[in-house]
Amino acid sequence: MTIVAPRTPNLGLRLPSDEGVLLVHGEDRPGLVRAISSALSENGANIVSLDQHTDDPEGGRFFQRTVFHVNDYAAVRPALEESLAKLLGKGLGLTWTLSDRSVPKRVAILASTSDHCLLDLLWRQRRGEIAMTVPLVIANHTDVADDVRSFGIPFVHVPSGGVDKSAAEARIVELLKGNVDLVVLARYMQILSGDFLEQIGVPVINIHHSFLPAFIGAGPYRKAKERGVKLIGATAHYVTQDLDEGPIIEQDVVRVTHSDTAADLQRRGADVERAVLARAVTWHCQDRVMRNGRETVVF
Ligand SMILES: Nc1nc2c(c(=O)[nH]1)N[C@@H](CN(C=O)c1ccc(C(=O)N[C@@H](CCC(=O)O)C(=O)O)cc1)CN2
Repeated sequence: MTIVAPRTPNLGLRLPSDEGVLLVHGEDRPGLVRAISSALSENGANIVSLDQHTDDPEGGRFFQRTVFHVNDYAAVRPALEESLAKLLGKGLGLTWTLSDRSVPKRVAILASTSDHCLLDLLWRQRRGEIAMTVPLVIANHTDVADDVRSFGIPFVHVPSGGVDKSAAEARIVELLKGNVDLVVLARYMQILSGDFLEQIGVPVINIHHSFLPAFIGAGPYRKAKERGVKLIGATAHYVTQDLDEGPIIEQDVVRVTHSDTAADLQRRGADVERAVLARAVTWHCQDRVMRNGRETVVF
């Protein structure tokens, strides 16, 4: 008798139609909320939700996320963009981006040998929990190839190339440039060059397996055991040239005890890594995260 394992129920990604997200940031001053609201309403857009933050009421930086509904958004969008460019860009010197909530983000995932964070993201995507598509997975080892392909997702093996990583990075840029909106490092264990980050041209999110700023770099669970910590954690952050120093998006921790070995820490930490990375990627794909220097604003 053939037992067919039930597929993971696909909750179905429900992406709202005719809804957009407007992200605005810049030098704070009175009247910005009104100006943004006017620009939207003058183009027939109805505000669904609005979150705003100023990092210094006496003259800091202004951040706002506005979700709006407008009939036939695709047709209205060019005029709305022209209006926003005139008012927000030229007029007020603000930086803004407009997105369409019906269009999932294209997310490439890079991995090495660990599968827990990678497969967790693929599983959540298949269930419709994250507003993203995954056009391909790239890894510098082949351990995860079969699992990735079982999701119907292309897998490309790009060996790291040892000391000179430039050829490997060039291959990854060739595969990704212009084809993705976000790159996620799901325990990808290669340090990326500044040139790569510049060429790829989209945000890169990494999951570091420690509660940063503790234990930057390789082997954080070994370092944590040696230090005798009572908490271990995971940190999802945007990737910059400076290793594990990028703006933090999400973190979490779990208690450990003297009886936990380094292997126990790694096993228990894996659950935290998966949850933290999933939240960070979900929020980024919902356009909830804005960078403010070395930190992030998460609406
Ligand atoms: N430019 C950046 N690249 C990467 C970052 C980052 O923040 N900025 N995060 C790392 C992920 N990471 C920890 O989370 C990490 C990965 C790899 C290493 C490391 O020492 N790698 C060695 C090779 C190790 C191996 O081959 O197994 C190396 O690259 O020489 C430290 C930390 C991902 N990249």
